[in-house]
This record gives sequence, structure tokens and C-alpha cells, in this order.
Amino acid sequence: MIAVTGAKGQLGGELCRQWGSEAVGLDLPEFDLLDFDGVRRTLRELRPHAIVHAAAYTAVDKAEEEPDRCFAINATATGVLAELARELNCPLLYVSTDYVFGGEPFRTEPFREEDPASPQGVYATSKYEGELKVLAWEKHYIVRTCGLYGRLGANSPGNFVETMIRLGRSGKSLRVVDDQFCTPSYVVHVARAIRYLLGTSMFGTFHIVNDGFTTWYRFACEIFRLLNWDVEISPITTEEYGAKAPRPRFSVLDTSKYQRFVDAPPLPHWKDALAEYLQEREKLYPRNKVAG
Ligand SMILES: NC(=O)C1=CN([C@@H]2O[C@H](COP(=O)(O)OP(=O)(O)OC[C@H]3O[C@@H](n4cnc5c(N)ncnc54)[C@H](OP(=O)(O)O)[C@@H]3O)[C@@H](O)[C@H]2O)C=CC1
Ligand SMILES: Cc1cn([C@H]2C[C@H](O)[C@@H](COP(=O)(O)OP(=O)(O)O[C@H]3O[C@@H](C)C(=O)[C@@H](O)[C@H]3O)O2)c(=O)[nH]c1=O
Repeated sequence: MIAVTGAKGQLGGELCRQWGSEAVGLDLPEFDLLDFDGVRRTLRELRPHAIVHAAAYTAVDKAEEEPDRCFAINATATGVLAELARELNCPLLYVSTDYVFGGEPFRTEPFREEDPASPQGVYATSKYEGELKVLAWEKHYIVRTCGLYGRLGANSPGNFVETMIRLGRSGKSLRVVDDQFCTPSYVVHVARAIRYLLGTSMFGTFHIVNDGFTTWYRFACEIFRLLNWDVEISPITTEEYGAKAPRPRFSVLDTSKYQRFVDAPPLPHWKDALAEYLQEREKLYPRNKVAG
């Protein structure tokens, strides 16, 4: 049995759906990462064969206002899980982020797993600290991914695609940053790749994102092109958008290590992944059926 934290979130939820009865999903309110004794009790009782740690404090801007809470959830609690994984002698898979590569704005080459991290801002730094905690247990996987979208969990705060659809419907003109390069990725594909990875004993760090890269502006344009909606949308700079937290200008991840070591189908291109999600979405949310 695999214990999945963040089971009400986007990725944890998708992993639980794909694993079915093989997984036990853990999330708030019964499972609170900040209740370290409760976390220990739950996992000692479950004695899972593996722990997949997809829960996190993911509100990137809000994290700048409550760094202690963000670090406690993303870093300290991850350390507790790493100690437990060692005690139970089970693999621990920690889901991390492209945001650990925030400090190389002029880079043009995708980041490989061994490239030095340069997290900027509270969320990114807390996730990187989580990585360092996980490294202390040899049977670990660190999976860095980016810009997740897919079916929203019960408590999910939303994702970029759903935000664009909501804003697009409102009829207002949109402004989206065109100077942050990354690879937004579909949770169904990322969850599938994580399942393949856990089936190996190839411990270590892996980058798992859809193929290719884009900017958020171009990604938004593709959403509306696929929906066939006529939305007024303008490219802007990061400074013009003026978010609280810093975001990487370039955080494209090189997935060749995953593709080389794991016998799995290649990750689809981000445009195909987006088209697949938008089609799937029509079945998921029929009342909101894309009508323009
Ligand atoms: N979303 C993205 O674009 C990306 C995410 N990641 C990483 O991938 C992982 C999954 O992300 P995603 O599924 O989108 O995240 P979500 O925000 O959808 O889900 C995270 C889950 O963790 C739960 N959680 C938060 N705090 C606690 C706590 N104290 N105790 C127990 N559970 C808690 C949340 O509950 P609640 O909502 O009630 O707070 C939520 O159900 C995370 O580790 C994230 O850092 C990496 C790259 C991109
Ligand atoms: C809604 C909106 C966002 N943006 C910008 C803000 C930001 O730079 C970019 C993406 O917006 P988001 O709010 O989805 O960004 P963000 O929450 O930072 O997304 C991230 O989530 C965390 C958890 C991760 O780990 C990352 O991989 C990353 O994908 O688009 C606009 O320019 N215009 C808009 O109207």
C-alpha cells in the first residue's frame, strides 16, 4: 500500500485515482502535517510500502506573508516524513518544483537534475529545504515538476488553466506575463510518470514535465485557441504584473534522465497535453461546457 499525502490536491488526488485501492490518501483535516506526532502515529499504523509526499503549502504569493507556516509545512514536516520513511524502511517520493531554479534569468538551456538550485522567495526556498531533508534518506525520489493543471481537488485553490477560463468568460481583457519560460504540465501525465518511476529502484532526483516549453502568455493564447474563444489578451512583463513573490524567468526542466532510465512512454508535448485536458474537462464539468 502506498501512502499519498495531499490526496485532496491536484496531483495527490490524481495519484489516488490512478492507484485506486493500492493507495491510502492522506490530507487535512484528519492528517495535518503540522501535527508531527499525529503524522508519526498515522504512518506507523499504516506501515506503507512507499510514501508519496504531494502535500504542500502551494500559495506562492501568500507564502511571502506567512513564511513560518510555509517552511513548517514544506520543509520541517518533510523532514519528519523522511525520518519516518527511514524508520519504516520504505521509499519516499517528494514532489518538488521548477521554482528551485529561480536565479538564472538569462539561461536558455533546460535545467538538468544536477544543476545547482537557486530558489528565490519563500515558497521556492521552503521546497528546496524540503529536498535537502529528503536527501538524508537514501531510498528517496525527488520529482521536480511545473505549472500543474488538471482536475481540481476538493480543496484545490485552482490552477492557471482554470483561472484563464474563468477570466476569459468574464469578458475582460487579460494581461499575462510573456517573460517567464517553463513547461506547464498535466497532472494525469505527471502522475502516470510518477507511478512508472516508483516501479523502479532508481532512487534520486528526476525532472518530470510535459515536453517543450512556453511562456504563460503563449500558454494562455493556446488555451483560448483550443477553446475557440475570442479573448483579448496582451503580453506583459513580470514587473508589469507585479506579483508579491519572485518567479523564475527561465525554469525549463530537462527530462532526459527520466526518459533514459525509466521504461515508460515519452511525456507528451505541452500543447497535446493541454488539448487532452480541455477535452477531458468537457466531460468533467458538463455544466460549464466550453461554449465561448
Ligand atoms: N501546483 C503546481 O503548479 C505545482 C506544484 N508542485 C508541487 O507538487 C505538489 C502537488 O501540488 P498540487 O497538487 O498542485 O497542490 P494542491 O495545492 O492542489 O494540493 C496540496 C494539498 O496539500 C494539502 N496540505 C496543505 N497543508 C497541509 C497540511 N498542513 N497538512 C496536510 N495537508 C496539507 C492541501 O490542503 P489545503 O488545500 O486544505 O491547504 C492540498 O490538499 C506540491 O508538493 C507542490 O509543491 C510543483 C510544481 C508545480
Ligand atoms: C492569473 C494571471 C497570472 N499571471 C502570471 C503570474 C505568474 O507569473 C504566472 C503563473 O501564474 P500562477 O498563479 O499559476 O503561478 P504560480 O502559482 O506561481 O504557479 C506555480 O505554482 C507553484 C505551486 C509551483 O510550484 C510552480 O511550478 C508554478 O507553476 O502567470 C499573469 O500574468 N496574468 C494573470 O492574469
